[in-house]
Amino acid sequence: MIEAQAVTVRAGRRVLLDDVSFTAQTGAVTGIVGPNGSGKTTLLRALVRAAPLSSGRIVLDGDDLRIRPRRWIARHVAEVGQRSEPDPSLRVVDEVSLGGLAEHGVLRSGGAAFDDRVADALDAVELSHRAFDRLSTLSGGELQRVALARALAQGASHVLLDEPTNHLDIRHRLEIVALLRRIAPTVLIVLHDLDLAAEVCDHVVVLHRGRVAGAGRPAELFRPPLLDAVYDVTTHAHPGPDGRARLSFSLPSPLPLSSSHEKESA
Ligand SMILES: Nc1ncnc2c1ncn2[C@@H]1O[C@H](COP(=O)(O)OP(=O)(O)OP(=O)(O)O)[C@@H](O)[C@H]1O
Repeated sequence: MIEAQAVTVRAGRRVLLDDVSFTAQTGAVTGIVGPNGSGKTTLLRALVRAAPLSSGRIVLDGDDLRIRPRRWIARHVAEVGQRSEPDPSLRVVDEVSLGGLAEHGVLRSGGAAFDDRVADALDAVELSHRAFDRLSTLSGGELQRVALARALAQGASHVLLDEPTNHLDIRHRLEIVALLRRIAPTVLIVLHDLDLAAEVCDHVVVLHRGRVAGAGRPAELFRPPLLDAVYDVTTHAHPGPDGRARLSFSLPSPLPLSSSHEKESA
C-alpha cells in the first residue's frame, strides 16, 4: 500500500504538488490521470524520493520513506517510466537482470532462482527470442516491454508505471494490461487514455495543477463536470457494449481561428 499524506513538492518558488493525499491499496491498480503538466511524473518521482518533499510524507506498507535508505526503496519499488534510459549497448537479458541489483548487489549473481525469474519475465513480455540482442536494435515498443520485464524480474511489492502502453501496438497493449494485475501487489499507473484507465484501474486519482481534483472509482469519477473543468473540454459519455461508458471529447467552443475563417469564406 502506498499512502501520500499532504505531499507538497516545490521547485524554487514554484509549487509542483500542493497538499496531495491519496492511498493506493494493496491488491488494486491505482491510476493517476490529469492534463499535461498537472504533476503526475513529479508525483512518481516523489514516491521514490527522486523529488524531495517540502512537506507531507509518503508511507509504504507502514514505513515512512524518509527513514528508509534508497537501497530499501529500490528493493520495494520498481519503476517503469518515461525517465528510464537504458544503456543501448546492453543485451536484453542483462538489462532485465538489472532488476535484481537492489536485491543481490552488483558483484553477486542472483543464482538459478533469479535466472528463472529473468527468463519468466522475458517470456511474459514475449521477448525470449530477443534475449541476447542489444537494446540498440529494439523498437520503442520492444524497449517498453523490456522495462516491464525488468520490473517483473525485480519482484518489487510496488510498481510505478508512467504511460507504459505508449508505444505498444493493440495486441501488446492488451497483453501489458493483462499483466498489470500480477506484476506486483500494489500498482500505480500514470495514464493519459481515460478509457484505458477506466478499463484497468480500480481507483483513480485526478491531478489538476498539482492538486487532487478528484479520487474514486473511474465510473463515478469520469463524468462531465469534473473532466470538463480539469481538461477544459466538453465530455460526452456513450454507453459501451459491456455497459461501461466510453468517453469522447470536443472543444468547449469553436476556436477563434475557425470563426474568423468562416467569416472570410462567407
Ligand atoms: N525541476 C523542475 N523545475 C521547475 N518546474 C518543473 C520541474 N519539474 C517539473 N516542473 C514543472 O512542473 C509541472 C508538472 O510536471 P510533471 O512532469 O510532473 O507533469 P505531468 O503531469 O507528468 O505532465 P505530462 O502529462 O506532460 O507528462 C510542469 O509544469 C513542469 O514544467
